[in-house]
Amino acid sequence: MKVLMTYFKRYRVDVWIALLSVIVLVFATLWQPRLLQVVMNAIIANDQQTVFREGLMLLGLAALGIIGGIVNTIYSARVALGVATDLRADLYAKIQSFAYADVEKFSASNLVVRMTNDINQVQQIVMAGFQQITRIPLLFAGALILALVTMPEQWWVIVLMMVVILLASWIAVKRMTKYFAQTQQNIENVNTVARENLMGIRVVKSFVQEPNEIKKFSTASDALTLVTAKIGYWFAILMPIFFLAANLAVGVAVYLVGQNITTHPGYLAAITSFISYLMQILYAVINGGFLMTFASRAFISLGRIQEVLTTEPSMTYVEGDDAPLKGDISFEHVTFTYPGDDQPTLRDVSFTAPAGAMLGIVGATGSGKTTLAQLIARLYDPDSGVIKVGGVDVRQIPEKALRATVAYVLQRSTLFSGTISGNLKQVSPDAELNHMRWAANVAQASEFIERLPRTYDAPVEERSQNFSGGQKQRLAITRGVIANPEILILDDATSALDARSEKLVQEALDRDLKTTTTVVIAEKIASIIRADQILVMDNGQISGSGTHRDLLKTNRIYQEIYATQKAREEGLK
Ligand SMILES: Nc1ncnc2c1ncn2[C@@H]1O[C@H](COP(=O)(O)OP(=O)(O)OP(=O)(O)O)[C@@H](O)[C@H]1O
Repeated sequence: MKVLMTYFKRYRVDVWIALLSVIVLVFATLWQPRLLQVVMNAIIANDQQTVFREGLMLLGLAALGIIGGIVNTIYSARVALGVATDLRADLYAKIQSFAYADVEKFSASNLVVRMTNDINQVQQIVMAGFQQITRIPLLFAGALILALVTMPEQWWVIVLMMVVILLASWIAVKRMTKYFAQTQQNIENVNTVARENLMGIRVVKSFVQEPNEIKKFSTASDALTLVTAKIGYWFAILMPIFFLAANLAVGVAVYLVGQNITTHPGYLAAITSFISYLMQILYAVINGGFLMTFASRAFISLGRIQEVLTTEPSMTYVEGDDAPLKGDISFEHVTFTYPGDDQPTLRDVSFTAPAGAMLGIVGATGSGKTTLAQLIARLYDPDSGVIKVGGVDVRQIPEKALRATVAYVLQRSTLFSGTISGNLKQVSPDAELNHMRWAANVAQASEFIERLPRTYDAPVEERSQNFSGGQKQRLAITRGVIANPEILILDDATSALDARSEKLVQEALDRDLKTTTTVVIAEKIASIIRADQILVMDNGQISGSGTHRDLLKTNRIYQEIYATQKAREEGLK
């Protein structure tokens, strides 16, 4: 709740108007039965003048109520929308400040649910809160007092109705709070399954996994349906109980009044307004109950939002000069364990690569090649040891300087929806067409880009699905080289390119990015055969390093990889 207060302060005027308009609305609502009673008494006494005068006042009061209601709704909505927008923006900014490991810890789909569904819950409760939070107690207290003033001898009818209603509410709210928490979790599960399925739709289709996927989705969806239905059952039971209690109270009151109507004719008008007040008490209690259950659900959401807002990024950067550093890399006894793992993925890794060199990394799948590259880009920090870029410990390099120094191209890089030039300008905002052409030439992408109807302004659809695997990789390499980085990491980034294109990319890199250190991670030895230095990774350690010739003589693992690949190639001939 405290977290919301800081947001409410930004909408102080709207908050006050929303709260004050409720008072007008409640006054109009409470006074109407009273006036009605006067009008009815005047009708019984055949006093036309009073009927007309009080009838007009009744109309005026109704109009006042309507205006109060409209103003309240508008200003409550303004506060709710404003708070939700600000919360969403702060949440998004916080997530942007997270280290890669923090995003992995929460999981992307979990963060999406917090930014959408949880924020929605908070928006709705703020809206309902400003409409009801002052209205319910005022209406309840006002209606109770006026009911007692109208027919004091019927006090016990009100108490009886309240006891039944509160007892039923207490039992229901206790159950429903548990189900609300489960609902959030189940929504997240449905999102995760749907997201995984849709992101990997090609795999699903090619392995004919649709029936399995449908089953997985149905299980998650059924679980969500079940808890939602349970909440629905409780509401379904609760409402008739409330109305039954109210109608019984009305019935008893009418019966008792009926006994004495001949001796007290004024009771006829009084019972009408007494019933109205009973209904207003019921309305206040029902809405109060709704607000409470709704609030318990929204507070769970608020807690989840607050958890993100109060999480400090696990990695911070020093402030300082944004200028890029030189491209030499050194690892000194680096050991690294992924968060949550108990065994290190990299163990005592040491090597140096001078600026402008080509460093190749090979090794079996899972040997730690990508992990090593991620540490150069400081996506994670090591448990022990030091990683230096341009002779400086990466932990002492300001974020912008590090990003300007190191460009990281993945095998499956994400291109953002928009245009090709938009993607390139994200890295190099001032890039002119000529510069884009240069980068695309290096990446062997210019040929296909120039053939597109809108060339560099060609659209990139969501998940870049309008490009082939090879085209995506070329675009990702173009984006990697456009800012002329001092270190370019190609993590299996040419796997979808044919051998000739891959060779042309490497020649262009040699020619056009002479001072850039290129780190090439590859399955195929052919991709790194020309490297100045090759690291052979084995189970998180460097088993050997040197040129292709050196390693062929000295490193058993390298010899095996080479022999296997050569045999495969010869088998293909
Ligand atoms: N985010 C992560 N959290 C926990 N463990 C991870 C994570 N990423 C990778 N690993 C584990 O670390 C080990 C090394 O993975 P890494 O991706 O560095 O290997 P690799 O040599 O690049 O493999 P490949 O050639 O298949 O891409 C693997 O056992 C992998 O399961």
